[in-house]
Amino acid sequence: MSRLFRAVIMGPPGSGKGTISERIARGFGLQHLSSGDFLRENIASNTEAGVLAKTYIEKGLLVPDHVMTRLLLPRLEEMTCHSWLLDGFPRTLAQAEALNSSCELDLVISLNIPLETLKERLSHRWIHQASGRVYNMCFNPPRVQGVDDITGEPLIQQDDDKPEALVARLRHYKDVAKPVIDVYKAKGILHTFSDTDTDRIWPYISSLLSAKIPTDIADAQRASTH
Ligand SMILES: Nc1ncnc2c1ncn2[C@@H]1O[C@H](COP(=O)(O)OP(=O)(O)OP(=O)(O)O)[C@@H](O)[C@H]1O
Ligand SMILES: Nc1nc2c(ncn2[C@H]2C[C@H](O)[C@@H](COP(=O)(O)OP(=O)(O)O)O2)c(=O)[nH]1
Repeated sequence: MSRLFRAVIMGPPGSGKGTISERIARGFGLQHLSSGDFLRENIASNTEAGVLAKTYIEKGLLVPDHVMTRLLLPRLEEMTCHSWLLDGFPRTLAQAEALNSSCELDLVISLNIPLETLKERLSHRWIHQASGRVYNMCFNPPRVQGVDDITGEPLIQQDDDKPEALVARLRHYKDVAKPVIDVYKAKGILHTFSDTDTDRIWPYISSLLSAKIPTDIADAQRASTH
């Protein structure tokens, strides 16, 4: 069995994690696991962890580390035969330490995007809540405004995507993400990208992954996901 590839993508709300994760999953066959989507699935299926997580998310708080790791690490154990890309986890040092004790990461991508760009992007972000599909009226609009391309169900804008909520979320993100970034910088696996345009960042990320992911793994993953 060829060695598997383990990566994490980090960045503040609106930085393009979801957008870039989709492109990485499509182009390199890595399984994309978004902590936010995984929580929404647990909330939708009313699991014990989902019910508990909902009480925090509804207040705009992070889900406590022990709940998050207890939920996510078993999910990663189910993916031992896949190369994967984690999006939205780890967010805190405790989560990073829990992850590092259960597996060795190959690469961490950190997106460093200006506040004004984040504000602009999130003011145009529309989401199909049930699937987590993300649209942007300026970047990737739905075929019909306000309606999900696949289900035809209405799209919503998240309250905490509003500019007044973003500054607080950004400050909180920076506070909790900094020690995590420092850990991965010290491990020599952190790659930071700064730009206002995802399409300008993408070629650099794509060539980094092409260099880092051995071709036998990429080919095997693409074959297994088609
Ligand atoms: N690793 C995590 N640790 C704790 N809470 C989390 C984690 N990942 C997600 N959550 C909770 O789930 C919510 C939704 O997560 P999701 O990633 O979808 O959106 P977000 O982080 O709020 O914003 P964005 O996706 O724009 O970065 C978060 O606001 C947070 O409350
Ligand atoms: N205008 C513009 N919008 C972009 C760009 N990259 C991503 N977006 C959109 C897609 C989303 O609606 C929003 C945030 O992107 P996202 O992928 O949801 O970010 P994240 O919250 O997962 O980190 O901005 C980009 O380069 N330009």
